[in-house]
Amino acid sequence: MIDDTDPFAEFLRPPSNETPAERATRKIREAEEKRISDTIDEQIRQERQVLQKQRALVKVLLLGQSESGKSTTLKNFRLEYAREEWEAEKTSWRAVIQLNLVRSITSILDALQAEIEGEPLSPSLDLDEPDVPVESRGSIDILSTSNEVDSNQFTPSTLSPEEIQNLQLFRLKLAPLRRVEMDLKLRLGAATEEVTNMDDIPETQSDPGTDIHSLESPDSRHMLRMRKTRRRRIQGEETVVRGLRWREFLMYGRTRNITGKTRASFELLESADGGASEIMSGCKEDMKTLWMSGLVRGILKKRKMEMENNAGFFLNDIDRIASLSYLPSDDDVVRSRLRTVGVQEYHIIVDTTNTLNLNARPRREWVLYDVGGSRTMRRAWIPFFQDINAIIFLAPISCFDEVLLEDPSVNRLNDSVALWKAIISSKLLQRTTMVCFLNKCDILKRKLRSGIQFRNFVRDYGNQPNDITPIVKFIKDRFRNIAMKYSSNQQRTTYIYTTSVTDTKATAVTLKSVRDSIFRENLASARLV
Ligand SMILES: Nc1nc2c(ncn2[C@@H]2O[C@H](COP(=O)(O)OP(=O)(O)OP(=O)(O)O)[C@@H](O)[C@H]2O)c(=O)[nH]1
Ligand SMILES: [Mg+2]
Repeated sequence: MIDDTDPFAEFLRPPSNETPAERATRKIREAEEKRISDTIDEQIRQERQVLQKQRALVKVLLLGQSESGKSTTLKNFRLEYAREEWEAEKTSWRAVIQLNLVRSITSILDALQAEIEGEPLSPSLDLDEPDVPVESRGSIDILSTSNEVDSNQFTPSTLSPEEIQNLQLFRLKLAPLRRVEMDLKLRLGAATEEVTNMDDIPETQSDPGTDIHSLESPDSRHMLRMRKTRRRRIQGEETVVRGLRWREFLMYGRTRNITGKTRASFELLESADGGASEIMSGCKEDMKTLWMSGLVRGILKKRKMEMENNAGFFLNDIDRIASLSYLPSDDDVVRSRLRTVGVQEYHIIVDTTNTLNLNARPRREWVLYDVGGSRTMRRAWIPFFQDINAIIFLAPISCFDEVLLEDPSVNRLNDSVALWKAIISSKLLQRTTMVCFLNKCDILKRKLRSGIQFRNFVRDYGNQPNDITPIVKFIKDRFRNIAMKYSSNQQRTTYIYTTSVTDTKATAVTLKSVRDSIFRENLASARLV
């Protein structure tokens, strides 16, 4: 029906002398036009829905140097908010935990061999160490980066022939674990190898390190794309295969549904692990004897190998982990170590019922991005800066006496401070909610208790007491001052927490507070409150 009052009606009116054939053609044309118009309407509706959904998504990026605890924080989120998926994947972590344990054993065996052969000790960074020549002690206060030390400290072996024989016996009895280590590494792929300075040689002089600003200019972004393409061409296949292997491995747990302690489950596990469990079970008593040996402990102490502070420490759980029927607990999975390669994306539904004074949308979808933290991997962070709602930055504050694996000339605490400064002052992130976890407080406590002097590594600390409270306050003030000084958006709130993210109970409380802060800020910026 054409409306005569409509000024456009005249144009739409069919000609008065329209033949039946013309009428039929017109009807077909009009039907086609309507179909196209409806399709466009539907597309617009769908795009609007996607946009609305994206707006409803809360995107959180986990950042920090390698081994800072990003993946461990992510595990805490999943444990709390994605329980079903967590349970389905739990068994698949068995091989990772077995590998963590076996690597601790083989690194002890390597230390024993080094001791027998009188190899040099690892370089010390302690300014009070009598065996570090004064002229080689670099400045390692919290805002400088140089900390070169002399590594040529030879230590002639003082072991008796009988002690050497005992140590050799350990090496012989535990030799089969070398094969287990190799097999598990092959099965799990690249993530099982820590990055060293050999893997992390900059491709050009403009390697980013902590200099995130240099990556934000259009020129360097272009360079970055070129370099990425070139690298993909060289390494592409290998990287994809390595990535897939770990994912497939996780899928194994899901698809076969190995959750119960049934005989069938164990048979499946055994056939899947290529005999690793059997060999480990056969070596169980010798592993325990090695770890309990006073002679071995003495050598580890002399060589400054604090096994308890290492990633993936399971030496106190040999009985459980080296048994044929071993199934990982929540705690084991959280404490296990597997380096993140590339970027991993996880979706969780965060329940905010009763947490905020809101009636609408009690459950929101969060996307968490977990990235690799070693130096060359930091390039992959930048594309995520554009539309991220919050960053959780992990700074392991126990690392004041350690150097980066990928660059031994850089103190780890200095690296974290420099990274925090770069992130805080990034123009792309001025509207992003910043959360900082000063992490690994439990290890910091242990180190201070063992007598390690904070002031010997962080000169600015002066003569204040070597106690956890003033040291944490000192570091917290540094991070807070940087946030205040380098945020060009003075409205932005920065949340700083002290954490030990392997403590899942305490972390659950922290995550609730983080959730509320991010949620509230996100709503405020979307003008919903
Ligand atoms: N004792 C203790 N260990 C921690 C803490 N946080 C993390 N870890 C351990 O440190 C190791 C490294 O943690 P990850 O979460 O894998 O580190 P990451 O930042 O993801 O490292 P990349 O993936 O290499 O970037 C793991 O074995 C964790 O269990 C902590 O607060 N206390
Ligand atoms: Mg990780």
